[in-house]
Amino acid sequence: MYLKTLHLRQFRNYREQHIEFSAPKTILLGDNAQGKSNLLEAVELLATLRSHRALRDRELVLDGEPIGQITATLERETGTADLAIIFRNNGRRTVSLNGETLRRQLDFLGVMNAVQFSSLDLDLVRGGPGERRSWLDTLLIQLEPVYAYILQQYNTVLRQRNALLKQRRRQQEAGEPLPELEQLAIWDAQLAAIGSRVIRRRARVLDRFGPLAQTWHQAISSSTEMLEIRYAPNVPAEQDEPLAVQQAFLDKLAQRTIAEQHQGTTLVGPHRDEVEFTINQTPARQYGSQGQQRTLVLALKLAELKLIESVVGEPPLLLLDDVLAELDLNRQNKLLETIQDRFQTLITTTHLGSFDAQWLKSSQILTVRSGFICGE
Ligand SMILES: Nc1ncnc2c1ncn2[C@@H]1O[C@H](COP(=O)(O)OP(=O)(O)OP(=O)(O)O)[C@@H](O)[C@H]1O
Repeated sequence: MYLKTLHLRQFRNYREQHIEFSAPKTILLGDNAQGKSNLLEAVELLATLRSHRALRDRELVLDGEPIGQITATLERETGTADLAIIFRNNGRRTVSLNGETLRRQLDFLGVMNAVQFSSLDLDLVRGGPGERRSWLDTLLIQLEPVYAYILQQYNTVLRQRNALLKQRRRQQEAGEPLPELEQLAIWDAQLAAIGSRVIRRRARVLDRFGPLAQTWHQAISSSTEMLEIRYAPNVPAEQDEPLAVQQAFLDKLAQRTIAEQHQGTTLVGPHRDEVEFTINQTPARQYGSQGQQRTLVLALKLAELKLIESVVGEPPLLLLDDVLAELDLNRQNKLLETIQDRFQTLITTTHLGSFDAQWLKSSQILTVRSGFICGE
């Protein structure tokens, strides 16, 4: 797939900017805090409706304005698609496809695919389990857009169940009589039903993803380092069978009833899952240097590209936010060999020094300065 044009209106620090992409590789050149990452974020939003940087839509809208907008034209093998997202300070979004407003955001997902790689991705190795869950969820949404809906449902039920547990704890502390457990049992059933869909999908995608990442990791590290990715669900999912996973979920909820009532929060479910990366059987977090951790993250990103390509049937875009210069030559070459001209790539950098001359020749170079972009 190929992103032909991108138009940003009152998005982040862009008031009004139109960009035409004229080569498979685009280098966005500029000093810090000029708007390079903001542009990649716009593309990430078009692909996933999620931003790995913004907590609220208010942050995405140009300061002082009520709404912001991203529009884009994407070429796919199946035809051209016009995409648009409107963000509002109050958090309400409108998405449209080919000029038609979509009732379900779900129908927007899956039109465009992108893999994002920034220095923040090192947190995949070094950070907490939440980082890895969020990474896995973003990947799943692109492979299977309905997952976005499942996840949203799960989070809604989780919030409601937590509110009920909190209320019970308050009543208990105040010495008030506690309502019957029936209401909680209804939430338990829903949590287990939806939660098991989350768990099974996460398990399945990691089954496919693991071997791909392992192969890439071996190729990049050119050594005997063996990467293993293990899904460690909070509710054990030994078999990919809906009822079995649901039952395991309910059993664990029953075991943790007292602890949950005591803490006033849900302790069981995929919101507590972990994805473990180990290299030669040692947790990657404890394994060696930043360089080795970068190799791991690069292997993950290459595996994401390949998995999305094989599932979707077209190469996704690759967004490289300030990472190329951080990779040594060997790793850079591995990445560039893979990308070639097949994966449209947007790269941000503060200087062109670290780029291969051949690369520069075949790339479109855009300069970013305070929310304005000009070609060179
Ligand atoms: N909602 C907003 N309204 C106006 N300006 C914004 C908004 N959000 C972010 N900015 C501005 O955007 C700039 C940051 O841009 P960006 O994160 O894209 O930097 P960058 O060019 O990628 O540089 P770096 O290399 O530091 O990441 C900052 O000047 C910030 O003040």
